[in-house]
Amino acid sequence: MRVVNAEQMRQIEEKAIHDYGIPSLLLMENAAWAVVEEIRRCLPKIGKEGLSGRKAVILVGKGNNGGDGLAVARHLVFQGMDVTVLVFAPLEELKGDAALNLRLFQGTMGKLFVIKGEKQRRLTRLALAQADVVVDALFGIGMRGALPGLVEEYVDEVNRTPGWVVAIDIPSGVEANTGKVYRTAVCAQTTVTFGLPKWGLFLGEGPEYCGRVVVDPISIPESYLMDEGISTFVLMDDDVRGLLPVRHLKGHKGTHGKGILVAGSKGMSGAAALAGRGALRSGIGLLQIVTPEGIAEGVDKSVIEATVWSAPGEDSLNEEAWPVILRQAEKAQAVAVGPGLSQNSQFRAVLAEILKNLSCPVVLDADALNLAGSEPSLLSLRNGRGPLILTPHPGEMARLCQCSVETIEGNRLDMAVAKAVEWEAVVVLKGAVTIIASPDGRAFFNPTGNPGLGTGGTGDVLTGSILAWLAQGVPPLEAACLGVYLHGKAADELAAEFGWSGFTAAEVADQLPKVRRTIEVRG
Ligand SMILES: NC(=O)C1=CN([C@@H]2O[C@H](COP(=O)(O)OP(=O)(O)OC[C@H]3O[C@@H](n4cnc5c(N)ncnc54)[C@H](O)[C@@H]3O)[C@@H](O)[C@H]2O)[C@@H](O)CC1
Ligand SMILES: [K+]
Repeated sequence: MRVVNAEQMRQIEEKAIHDYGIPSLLLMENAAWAVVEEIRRCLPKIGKEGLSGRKAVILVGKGNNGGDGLAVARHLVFQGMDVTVLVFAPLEELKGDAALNLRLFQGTMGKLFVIKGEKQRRLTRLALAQADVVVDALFGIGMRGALPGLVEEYVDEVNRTPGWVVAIDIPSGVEANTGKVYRTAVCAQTTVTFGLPKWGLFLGEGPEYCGRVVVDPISIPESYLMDEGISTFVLMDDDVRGLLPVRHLKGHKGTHGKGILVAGSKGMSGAAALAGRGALRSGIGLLQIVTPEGIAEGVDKSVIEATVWSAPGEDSLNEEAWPVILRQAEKAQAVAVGPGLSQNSQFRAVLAEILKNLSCPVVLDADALNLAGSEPSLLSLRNGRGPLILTPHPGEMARLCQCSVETIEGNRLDMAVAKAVEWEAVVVLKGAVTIIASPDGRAFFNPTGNPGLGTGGTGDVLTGSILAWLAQGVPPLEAACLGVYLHGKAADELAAEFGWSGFTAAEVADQLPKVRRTIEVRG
């Protein structure tokens, strides 16, 4: 599914209204109805069936987001709810569809307060404390900067209420284009967003505030939502299913792809083992691990399904490892370099040879990225030689870009896309929402995964998994998307059982076939 910034959403909305002729009021009504449906679905989660007799507080701003909220409020009154609307602007400032929805609400039995200061705040505090549902219709995609002071104080109270918080379009206080939160924002359990999801739901602090995201097309024509000019996407089961390689009845290990993993050093043989496990659990036909002679026996024993080639270097690979890698890589469909290699500068020459000479897709991770980070011009050796996939976390990306981690984190989407184009590489910028950027300028947000992945070895598993998809013939961008999505989904499967901590990288690898199967079967 495509993901848009505020300007792109406005253009689509304009087209729907002016080119297609859908009245804006109809869009607002559909938006409101989508929110009401979501509230109906949410209530059982707090042990309440049905809307009748329940209490709702709707926080309303002066823009169209507030108009949506007023239409929701009207519907909730009609459904028998006890509704209190709090408007954070003089009523005369509401215009157009929002003003019409204000009038319609004023014709119902619902209560309405205009919040001007402390007096109204005291009067309405009880309603907020007793609300089963709080609807945030303060600001939508029109908000820039920090919330006004009075709203801020209220938002802090909303974030303490026991009620279920539903944000309309985007939680108020989260900037639609950046996900930036200046001081505070509404922390929603659910966000119902209209047309297409907004960048801010995946960037900055947005993911921490939006809860579950529900997307409703509100009757905007499908063809407008599929606009070819939009180059940002969020991965979903349906997209990923189509990327899975088909297995033929007569397939064998030779047809399921051969991949070379260059990994491991003394004290970090586990990285080679975990990347190997990630590759095997992703269905690779033949895995060959090239690792230093000092640890080769140990790696051999821990990944019994792989062939292990011991290459020169006692504790870590040195420049003489290149002929061993070249010999194996000539018959392989993909090569991954980096997990646990250590930052031995002697390996720099090998990395340069790999980048210059191998025409199959090459994945660089961990210590290979650190080496490249100390000499970013290394990456240009790859230009035109063959596909390149980089899997940096923000620290590695900062070293590669010679800037601070804060610069990377504050500009994740822009940096990932710019560097993918510059390096002619698929860039997998890891994080709570990993971004996969393509050299053609497209970018994909990954919605799967959870903080449980923040444990040693999970990155190695991901590298192994991407290697396996490449070896099975999946093109570079798609292999990266498939690897990242399934890796996160495997962690989500484990989180359903264990919560957000305590599962291991090896367990993530072991869940991979199951999540792949779930996606296949649902198709
Ligand atoms: N995308 C669509 O197709 C549709 C969008 N609709 C709704 O319309 C919303 C956008 O409406 P608007 O453009 O009116 O924008 P908002 O409702 O987000 O409000 C913008 C208003 O807030 C002010 N403002 C911005 N930042 C501020 C700040 N930091 N402090 C104080 N005031 C600030 C602006 O000057 C403007 O008056 C969407 O988010 C959505 O909820 C729906 O009505 C249905 C259709
Ligand atoms: K909102």
